Amino acid sequence: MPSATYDHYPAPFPEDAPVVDLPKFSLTKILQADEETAETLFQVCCNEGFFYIDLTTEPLGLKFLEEGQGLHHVGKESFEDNALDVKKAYHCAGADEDGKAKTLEFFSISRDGLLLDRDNYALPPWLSKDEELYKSFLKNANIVALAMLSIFEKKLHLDPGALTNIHQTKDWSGCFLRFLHYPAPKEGKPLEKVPGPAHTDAGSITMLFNWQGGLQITKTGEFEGHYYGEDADKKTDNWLFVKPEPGHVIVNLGEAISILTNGKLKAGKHRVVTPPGPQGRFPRFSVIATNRPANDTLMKSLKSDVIPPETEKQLHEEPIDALQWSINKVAAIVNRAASD
Ligand SMILES: O=C(O)CCC(=O)C(=O)O
Ligand SMILES: [Fe+2]
Repeated sequence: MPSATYDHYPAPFPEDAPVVDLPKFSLTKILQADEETAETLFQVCCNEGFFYIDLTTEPLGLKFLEEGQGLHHVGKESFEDNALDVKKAYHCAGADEDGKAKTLEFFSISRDGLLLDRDNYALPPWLSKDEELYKSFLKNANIVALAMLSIFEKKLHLDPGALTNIHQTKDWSGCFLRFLHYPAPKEGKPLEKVPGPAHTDAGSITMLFNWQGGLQITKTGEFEGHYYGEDADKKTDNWLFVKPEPGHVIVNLGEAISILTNGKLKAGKHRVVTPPGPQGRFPRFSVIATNRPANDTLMKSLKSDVIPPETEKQLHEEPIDALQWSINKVAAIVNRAASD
C-alpha cells in the first residue's frame, strides 16, 4: 500500500521531538459528510485550522496519495538535476548563483494553465512529461476540498453552493501545485534562520505532502489578519512539529476562507524549520496543492446567523475581487521580504 511518508524515509522521525496532536479524519467520512466527522472537522477549522486526512480509506484517496508520491520524485529530480539557467527559465525562486539553494527553492504549476489555458501554457520538457499526473493530482485535491467546503456550507448555515460554487476547476482561480526543496544544512546543524518563515496561506484550503518533519504550528497562534515573516513569529509562540503520518495528507485553511467567513474559520499559522534529529541531515522535499476562490469572488464576508456580522468599518469598505486581493498579498510579501 502506498504511504505518504514512505515510513521512516529517509530516516526516522525522532521520538522525542515535540509534536502537535492533530485530529485525523477519514476521507470516506468526509466524502459521506458523516455527521460526527462534519461536526469535529468544523470545530477544528474554527480553531487551529490544521488536521490530517487519512487517504487510505478510499480508492480516490489512494490515487491522490500515489500521485503525491509521484510528485515527490518529480520535485526531487527537478531540483537536483537542473542547472540554474533551467530553473530560472521556469521561475524557480530561491536558487543561488551556483544553481543551488541555501535555504529554500520552489516552483509552481498553474491549475488554470493546465486545465483552462493549455494552448498558451508551456511547461518545459523536464516537466511536461508528467502533465497528466499534475492534472489528476489537482483535480483530486479539488474533489477533496469541495467535500469539505460542502460540510462548511451546512455548518455555517449558508446556501448550498455558497462556497463550493466559487471553488470549481472550471473557473480561473490562481490555484497551483507547488514543489519545494529545503536543502540539508551544510554543517549538519539545524539552520538558525527559519527557512520557511511563519505565515498563513493565501488560499482557502492547502493540502501538503511531505516525507520529513520540519512543518511546525503553534497552538497559541490566533489568526490576526495577514501573516508573513518574522513579525508573525511571536516570542510567546510555542512551535510544535506536525509529524508526517503514513497514508495521510496534512490540510490547513488559509486566509481566503477566513475572510469569506469573517474569521469564523481560521487560517492555520505555520512555518518550516530544519527537520528534527537524523532527518535534518537530508534535503527536504514537499508538494502542496492549493484551492483558492475563483478570481471574480468578492473578498468579503458571506452572511449567515453563524458568521460574525461585519463591523461598521467592514460595511463601508469597497470589496476587491480575489484576483486583486492575491496580487496585493504577493506585493505585500515581496515588500516585506525586501525590508527584512
Ligand atoms: O514545505 C512545507 O512543508 C510547507 C510549505 C508552505 O507552507 C507553503 O508553501 O505555503
Ligand atoms: Fe504555507
